[in-house]
Amino acid sequence: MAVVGVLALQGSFNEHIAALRRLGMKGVEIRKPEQLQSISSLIIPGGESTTMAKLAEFHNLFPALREFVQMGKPVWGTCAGLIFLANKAVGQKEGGQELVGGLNCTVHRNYFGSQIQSFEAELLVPELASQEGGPETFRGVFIRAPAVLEVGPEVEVLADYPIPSNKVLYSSSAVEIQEESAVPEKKVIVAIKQGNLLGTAFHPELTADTRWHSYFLKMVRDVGEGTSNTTVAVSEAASSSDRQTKYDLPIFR
Ligand SMILES: NC(=O)CC[C@H](N)C(=O)O
Repeated sequence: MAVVGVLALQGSFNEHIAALRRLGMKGVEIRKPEQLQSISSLIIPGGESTTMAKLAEFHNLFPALREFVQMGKPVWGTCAGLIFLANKAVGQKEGGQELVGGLNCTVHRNYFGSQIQSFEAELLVPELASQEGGPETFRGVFIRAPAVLEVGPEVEVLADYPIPSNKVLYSSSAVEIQEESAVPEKKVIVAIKQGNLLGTAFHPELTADTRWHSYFLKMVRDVGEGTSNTTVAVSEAASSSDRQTKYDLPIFR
């Protein structure tokens, strides 16, 4: 059975493994560089990117992660994982943090503010819905979330989020954003794809909707390496039946 690696240093790796299980796929916890050799795709979960980067550095994972990305293997970063995959991050803690890079974009690490400014929102996801079926919207769970400020021409924008002009985003740390938030209905990018790389600023593993996971599994199948097509096909069948039976609770505002 094909397996998907999930970086398991910190953060919501268990939730990703559970989401993969709902699709009939096995997620394996990755903590050491040599373990990357036995997998053909990787999810980098959300959590706290500075802490995760320190742990990755301690385990000497950065060179192996960069090689993994450069080899064209599918990698999906959610939230802190998106920050890991960005070529550039702003709003970092003093001294910055090491990044894996690969996604030609700039992310703001805490674009939406602090932990208490976490929120949920229905996002328009036309590309996801056209590939995976289901509703045109996806419930985005944003936990002290980053956002993508700029993308290169090769980056496909899969979802953005309109920021109402009256919404005060947050305090001190990001002066450039406060200036921009004066513009009515500014949109910020919250999901992107660039070749083998996928990045979401929110947490799909915390919802019952498995479409982002099955979208990623299709990317894995398209690359083909070490992945059995049959396994993924079976998983897709599992995912559509799942979709009919599992519902998220309504969004609390
Ligand atoms: N939920 C998350 O992964 C939050 C990421 C957080 N903003 C960071 O800097 O790591």
